Amino acid sequence: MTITVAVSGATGYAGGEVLRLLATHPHVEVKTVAAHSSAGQKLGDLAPHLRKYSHLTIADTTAEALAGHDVVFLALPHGASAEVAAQLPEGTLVIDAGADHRLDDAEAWQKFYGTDHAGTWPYGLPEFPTSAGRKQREQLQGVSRIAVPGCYPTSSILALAPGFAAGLLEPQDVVIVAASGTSGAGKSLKPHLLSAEVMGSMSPYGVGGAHRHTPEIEEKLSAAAGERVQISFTPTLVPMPRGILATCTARVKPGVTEAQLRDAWGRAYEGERFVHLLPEGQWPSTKSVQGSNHAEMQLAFDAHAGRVIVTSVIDNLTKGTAGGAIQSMNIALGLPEFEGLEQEGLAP
Ligand SMILES: NC(=O)C1=CN([C@@H]2O[C@H](COP(=O)(O)OP(=O)(O)OC[C@H]3O[C@@H](n4cnc5c(N)ncnc54)[C@H](OP(=O)(O)O)[C@@H]3O)[C@@H](O)[C@H]2O)C=CC1
Ligand SMILES: CC(=O)N[C@@H](CCC(=O)OP(=O)(O)O)C(=O)O
Repeated sequence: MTITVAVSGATGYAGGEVLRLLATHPHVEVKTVAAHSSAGQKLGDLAPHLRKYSHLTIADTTAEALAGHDVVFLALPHGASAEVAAQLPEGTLVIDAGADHRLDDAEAWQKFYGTDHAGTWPYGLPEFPTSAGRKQREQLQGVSRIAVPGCYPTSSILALAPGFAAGLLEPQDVVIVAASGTSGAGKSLKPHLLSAEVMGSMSPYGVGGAHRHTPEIEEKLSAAAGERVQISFTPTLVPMPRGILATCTARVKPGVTEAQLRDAWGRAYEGERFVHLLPEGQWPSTKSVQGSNHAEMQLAFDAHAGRVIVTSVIDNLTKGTAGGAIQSMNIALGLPEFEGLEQEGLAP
């Protein structure tokens, strides 16, 4: 079986990562790469590491250019994907790496993105424990539209959802502080991302509930908890190209023990190929998941503060975007989940 694919946003960080992973997918043939300002150039001139696709000429992103493929990946700036996606046939599997179709709540969309809400698609986070014993992958089988989560939400939701799904955590007073590598911001020039600003330094941004991933994390954790979860989320920038380390803490319900916590997380991810609770005493680091579709986490019970602390790591471009997108594609099409995703992380 050969699945024909178009990747739009192919010259960006997320689209480039989709192509890097698809190059090893046994059932995929990439027929079209598309973007915008770089249309007309050869992909190899802009992304020389993508040797398999270097001969492809970049098309402009139009419904015509993307039509006629089994699967279309959209890795475009926020707001750019909804219009083109709406023109693609129902029979095409469309996977949006951007935010346009992630949120259920149209008001929250309007508040954080400032435009009209384009609608909600199934959320591409297969291992998300939506409630005790259920996983989001059940919602992805056979679908034709998938919204890939943001990178901070991927690491934060995976870190906390087991405790909410098992009813062990208080829904208020959840605190998430996450550090991201700079590729999370995309390839376009931004003054706060000049190397002189970033190298050898670490700084927060989007502080005070202002970051647009706040409603995304709250919505999905609320779905797992079956009640409204409120979070305080602070992102920080660290001088590395890739990776997210999210430290997530929540108050535990009265009487909850450390053994119950370990058991809930252990059961949630038991048998998962890409999401791992590390053995007790091992703490995760971003390097070991770099370039891979794995998420790793560890938890501790701080009895003094009455809180669970979960630290999780992902590669923002792999599990946090392109890997999650391809894993979701595999599920939607009935392929083995791991195809194209067998890369291990790095060491040292
Ligand atoms: N970077 C990350 O870690 C993550 C990114 N995402 C999401 O993925 C999407 C892409 O992000 P990222 O790769 O970082 O961004 P980049 O800025 O690196 O790339 C953007 C891509 O979109 C193309 N593009 C820009 N404007 C338009 C337009 N109007 N119409 C069509 N194509 C356009 C660009 O093409 P050209 O250069 O030819 O103009 C380029 O290929 C975003 O929605 C982002 O939020 C999600 C999770 C993580
Ligand atoms: C370091 C950095 O700037 N990260 C990005 C998040 C990247 C991501 O997940 O993207 P989307 O939700 O935009 O798809 C940010 O904070 O805006």
